[in-house]
Amino acid sequence: MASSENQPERQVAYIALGSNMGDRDRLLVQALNQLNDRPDIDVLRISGLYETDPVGYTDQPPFLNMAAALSTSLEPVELLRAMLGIEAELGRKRDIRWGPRTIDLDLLLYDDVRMDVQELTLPHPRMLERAFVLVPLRDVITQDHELFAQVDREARRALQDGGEGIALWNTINWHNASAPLES
Ligand SMILES: Nc1ncnc2c1ncn2[C@@H]1O[C@H](COP(=O)(O)OP(=O)(O)OP(=O)(O)O)[C@@H](O)[C@H]1O
Ligand SMILES: Nc1nc2c(c(=O)[nH]1)N=C(CO)CN2
Repeated sequence: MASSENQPERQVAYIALGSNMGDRDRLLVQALNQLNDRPDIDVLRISGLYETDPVGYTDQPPFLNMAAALSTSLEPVELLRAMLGIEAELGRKRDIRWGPRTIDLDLLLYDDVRMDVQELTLPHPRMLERAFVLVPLRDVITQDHELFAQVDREARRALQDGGEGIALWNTINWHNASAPLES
């Protein structure tokens, strides 16, 4: 869709970043700079940096994790491909599932788009199970009430589907000393 000035409309997207190989904080900054250097992506806000124990495949070094809010004129799959291109440039190799990586970029949310194609599922299907995603994400969405409500709705939906999303989400909000959401 084009705006009145014929510029492509921009949407807000939220991404998670992780690194547990090499110069981790430098790699995260490089990934953010490479995103922001593109004319079709602006980095709007970034979370703090969190050092986290590995989840899933545990025999690997600790991660640095963070999250960022972007504005972009790219469609969701185009944005994912831009992210995968930056992973490749920064030396990401894919061997062990959930194994060590120089840089991992996951697309968590793209506006309120829900989609499930082979290349891309939105919202990210495992985001609500992962404190290493939700805690940094909370940093960048706390001021955004609409988005906060969107993640809350996703957590409730996950609970209905038998997941434990809302328990983790409530715990995180509790630990951050704000009122937990009603279940
Ligand atoms: N929301 C999404 N964000 C990022 N990749 C996605 C998403 N949905 C589907 N994918 C697909 O998943 C593929 C594998 O991604 P990746 O190697 O980063 O997985 P992983 O980080 O090892 O595990 P996880 O998907 O559990 O985070 C990507 O090539 C991409 O096509
Ligand atoms: N702590 C932590 N653990 C992980 C991470 C990550 O970014 N942080 N990424 C994984 C693959 O998506 C698997 N395990």
